[in-house]
Amino acid sequence: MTPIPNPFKARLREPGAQIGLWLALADAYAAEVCAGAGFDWLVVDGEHAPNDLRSILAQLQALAPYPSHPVVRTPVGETWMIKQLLDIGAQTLLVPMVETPEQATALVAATRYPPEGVRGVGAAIARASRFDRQAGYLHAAGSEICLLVQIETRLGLDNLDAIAAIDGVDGLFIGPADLSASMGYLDNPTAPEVQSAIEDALRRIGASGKAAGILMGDEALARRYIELGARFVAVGTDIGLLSRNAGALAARYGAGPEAHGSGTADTGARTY
Ligand SMILES: O=C(O)C(=O)C[C@H](O)[C@@H](O)CO
Repeated sequence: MTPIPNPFKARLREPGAQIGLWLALADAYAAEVCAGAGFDWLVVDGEHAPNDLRSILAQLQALAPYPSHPVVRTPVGETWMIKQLLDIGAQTLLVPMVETPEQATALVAATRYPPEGVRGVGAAIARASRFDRQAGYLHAAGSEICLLVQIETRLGLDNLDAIAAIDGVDGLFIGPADLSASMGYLDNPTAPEVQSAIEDALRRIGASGKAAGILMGDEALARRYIELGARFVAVGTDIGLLSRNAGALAARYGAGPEAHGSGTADTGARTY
């Protein structure tokens, strides 16, 4: 029985890339605007955006009528956070800073009810089960949960093959910003050494049979990763779109942060 199907998880097993957008504005109204744009998936970012459980819930509710699938990024990979996010109806989780197979195994356990895992049983009062109106939820929920783990440190890269081999890990996502920092190239994710590590990681993930994902706002690089077999690729962020477009409009009229002495445009290598 499939209580509430997860189309994103199903599509990860099919050929082709799913194209996503990062939501960091932490706002349901803005999330709904982005949902209307037609991306395959949208990340509700609980790690670096000013979200809490209620703001994430509001965004899940705003996105519900749209085909764009919500992927919720946890602040860290804690069992109790995962329980709360699953109960409010997140089906696809992205967990940052996963470095060992032991950590990945514990994350899988957090997403499954006993005896397979350790997820607490509260579905009777949860949105996930449509407030107990979804027959069979407890027995079938696990198979529709999609667990994506972020590989973004040297240690994570070293353990990539072992992490990919864990049952219940559906996808491995490369974080270029953190990976470049971990490799000694802070703010330089386009450094050749970092790019070569990313390409190698994408190939290894593909060979493992799991789905590879990444965030990359540089279009040429994003297309290169898709060519290499990346299956879920976020190609920008809501903040980046708003900030760049607002800046460009202001600049066309001679305005902008420099004119007011309130900052300068960042000219660093941008990957989002
Ligand atoms: O390391 C990365 O890259 C990511 O994990 C994504 C970033 O956190 C994203 O928010 C842009 O900085």
